[in-house]
Amino acid sequence: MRQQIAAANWKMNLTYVEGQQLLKDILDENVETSEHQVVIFGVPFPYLMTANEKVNTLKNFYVAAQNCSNKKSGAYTGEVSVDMLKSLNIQYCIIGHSERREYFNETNLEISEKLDLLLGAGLKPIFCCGEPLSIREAGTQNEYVEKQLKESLFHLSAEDLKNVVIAYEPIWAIGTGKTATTEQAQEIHAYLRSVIAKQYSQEAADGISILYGGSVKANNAKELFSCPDVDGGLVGGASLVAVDFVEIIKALK
Ligand SMILES: O=C[C@H](O)COP(=O)(O)O
Repeated sequence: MRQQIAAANWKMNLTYVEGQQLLKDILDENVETSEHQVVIFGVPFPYLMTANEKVNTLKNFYVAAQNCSNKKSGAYTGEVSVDMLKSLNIQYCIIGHSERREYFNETNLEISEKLDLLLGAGLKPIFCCGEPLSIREAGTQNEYVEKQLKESLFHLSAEDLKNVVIAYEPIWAIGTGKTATTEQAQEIHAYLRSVIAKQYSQEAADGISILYGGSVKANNAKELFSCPDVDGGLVGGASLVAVDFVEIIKALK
């Protein structure tokens, strides 16, 4: 079975003390994970090291950065490089989140550069894609996300692709309380998998984890994750509440 993943994205929330407390509250629950289940905490840069110290002794628990630079190193004030993340022993990094695409004008090309740097350094990218409401209303969401995949992902070798996690996040469902229906989620996840099968192979498509993101909550996670092509979630708001995120972890297949 491919990996089933509950990934928290704290975004720009919580002070250091609050973040520590949240992590402690979640870890204190001692949630059991099976071999194919993974839990990831996407925390702000300043919290990476201590969060990693807390989880790196636990089986199947990891920490992710929420972004990285598309430059290797140098005079890029305020940026954080992949090598810096690697030096902290961080294993995952979220890239191409719609908030970064929208507010920081990240392009598919820049995202592909980040992808290459991450994979080159042995980190696993959580690659986000997803359409805005206007595209969903026009019914062209499949073509829209396929283009995002083509322009950022499809230069990778099949071997490198094995280390990528995809997160499909319809922008209209992020932070809005409006979740894609299970039918909508399953349909587009299956489509993404078919596009990967066509570009690579059925084996590659069957092996890649595709997470759903967009108002995943404790009360809808089980239903969403039960879709055959939904391999867990990338969770924003509900990952900031310990009891809710614990329920979401328990909802993994
Ligand atoms: O990265 C997480 C997504 O943007 C979803 O956020 P949300 O669960 O608050 O809708």
